[in-house]
Amino acid sequence: MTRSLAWDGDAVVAVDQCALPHEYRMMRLDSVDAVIDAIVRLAIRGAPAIGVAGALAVAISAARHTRGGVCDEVAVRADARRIAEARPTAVNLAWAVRRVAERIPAGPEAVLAEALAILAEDERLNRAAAEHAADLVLDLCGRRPLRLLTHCNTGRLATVAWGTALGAIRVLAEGGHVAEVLFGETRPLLQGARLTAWELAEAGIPHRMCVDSAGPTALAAGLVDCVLVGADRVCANGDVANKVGTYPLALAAARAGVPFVVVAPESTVDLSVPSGASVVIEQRSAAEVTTLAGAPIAPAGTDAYNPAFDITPGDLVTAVVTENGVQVGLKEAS
Ligand SMILES: CSC[C@@H](O)[C@@H](O)C(=O)COP(=O)(O)O
Repeated sequence: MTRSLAWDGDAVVAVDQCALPHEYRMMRLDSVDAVIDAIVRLAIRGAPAIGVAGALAVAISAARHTRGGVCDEVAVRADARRIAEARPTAVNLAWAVRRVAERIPAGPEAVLAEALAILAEDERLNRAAAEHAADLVLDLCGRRPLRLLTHCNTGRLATVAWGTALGAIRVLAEGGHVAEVLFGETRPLLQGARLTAWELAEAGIPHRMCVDSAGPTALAAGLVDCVLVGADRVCANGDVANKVGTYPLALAAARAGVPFVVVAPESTVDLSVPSGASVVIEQRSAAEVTTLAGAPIAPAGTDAYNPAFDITPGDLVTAVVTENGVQVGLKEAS
């Protein structure tokens, strides 16, 4: 399928997610600073996508800092640190940067080869996770057209291609098992309204949007058979960090007896973090909340609480599904 993120020889080429849904355009990012800026602005966003972009940015740095066959390792490691710190919550970014940084002593070609390996793996692993998740959903809910609820954007835009939770929805739709996908607009930056709506329309999957606070209401009203979401970090005890608004959906799903399934690659599972209490939650600017599409919606000077993510306790999660299948007892695996 169409790739949202690629390497063109000396630059990252990626869909500009800030421009959607009005314009589908590619960005060409040929410097470390340009990639960091794209990640911070959420022009590249979604845990797997920022991991791949971060790895390629280290490769750009290694190529730039090699003269006469000698790589300035100190300079590349300093760039790698800046890249890894661009966003704190999704472990995929730090994981991918660490993985390619291990190749720095072997030179820029080795760094690039590792980054390209991560790029190539992304579609395959997410597709495998999506297929396992689709099987699980059919086991839990029955082989019938299902009403699914998702949050944020976990599709091809958030990955290299295919997607995680939205990838599972694609698999289910291909099998004729989707009656409707309901999704929250995903305030403050509207990843649901701008990106998930665009992807579901592109894929021809029936969908309806709701305001974020209507998601729990839809669950209570019996309008949803299964919730499918992605993750930015899965902790050793099964707690899940994901886009803010995920936790209320999990609470409402538990109350309604609806399965709550998390789909993510293994690179999102961080067994070094015991529980959600230790996850750094990115706090973003008040302006994102006090404006809507750039227009002020609150009196000038209004301050805001704007966490980008929340923590869903593991006991509210029916299953975490990765490319290795349904994961249970994550803490035993450490
Ligand atoms: C496959 S994407 C999984 C998560 O990264 C996704 O659910 C999410 O929370 C993205 O947040 P974002 O702030 O848009 O990068």
